Amino acid sequence: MANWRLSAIQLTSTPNPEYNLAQVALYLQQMSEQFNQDLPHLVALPECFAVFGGADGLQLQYQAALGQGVIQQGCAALAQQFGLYLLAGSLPTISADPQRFSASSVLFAPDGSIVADYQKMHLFDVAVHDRTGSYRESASTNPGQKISLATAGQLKLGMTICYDVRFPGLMQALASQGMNVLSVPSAFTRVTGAAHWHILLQARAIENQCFVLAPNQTGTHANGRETFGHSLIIDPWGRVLADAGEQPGWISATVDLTECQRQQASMPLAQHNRFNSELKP
Ligand SMILES: O=C(O)CNC(=O)[C@H](CS)NC(=O)CCC(=O)C(=O)O
Repeated sequence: MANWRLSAIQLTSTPNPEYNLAQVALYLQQMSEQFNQDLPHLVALPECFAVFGGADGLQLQYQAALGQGVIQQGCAALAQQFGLYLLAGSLPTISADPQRFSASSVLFAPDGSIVADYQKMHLFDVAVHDRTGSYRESASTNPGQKISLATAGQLKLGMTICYDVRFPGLMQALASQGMNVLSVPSAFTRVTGAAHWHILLQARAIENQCFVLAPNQTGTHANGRETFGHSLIIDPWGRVLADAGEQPGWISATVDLTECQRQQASMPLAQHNRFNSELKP
């Protein structure tokens, strides 16, 4: 089946996983009432959807091995209950460093099993002109070391997280393995989002000739942090199929994944590219 429904849930996540998971369940219920289940459905959640805006160290308290813990068990149960693929944008998993967790994006299948996982590679150690001012993600997060392309039927999902979107070499590596949907679950700041969010995501869709599914956090969180919203679904021509605006909620689009091959056939960027890692003759 080349037709899929892609959806993104936009949240103002709190430090309380039970509350956040209940919001996700509410939106999944709304979707299930709106759509008949004739298409395979991928629903993506933002970065840090289950625990966000709390005290330093809170995420570390919720870290669990892959497939374990209340957050992942909650996601598996929701995927099963609603019969869909659920991309848990990021959640804390145990890393080799006991002081730091991995920011893992985990894809759950409709039977609740895990299809694939990815650990965020590029960490947001950045000064931003906002209330928070200085972000040091590497203090709490141990960076991942490998790329991850998830396969489910015709779907080939390139898994990335938030700040990764600024490093197009990662997406090019995923595209060379056949990616047709790029996921960028995010907690993009309000300031950097207003300046760069749409442009970066549309560029990644256009240059890799794939769909982009980018759920974002939105609003003001418990610690005063402000996120940008505007979760997006973009097609391989760079057209915005859906934009969630600023309120919490969800967006959906029905897509034909073979659209990627059509774009690639008419404009063969991958063959024309002379800069993979070094200049080709
Ligand atoms: O630290 C946490 O609690 C969860 N992680 C995040 O919110 C991450 C790192 S601070 N946010 C980003 O990567 C924003 C990137 C961004 O906004 C940009 O690239 O402009």
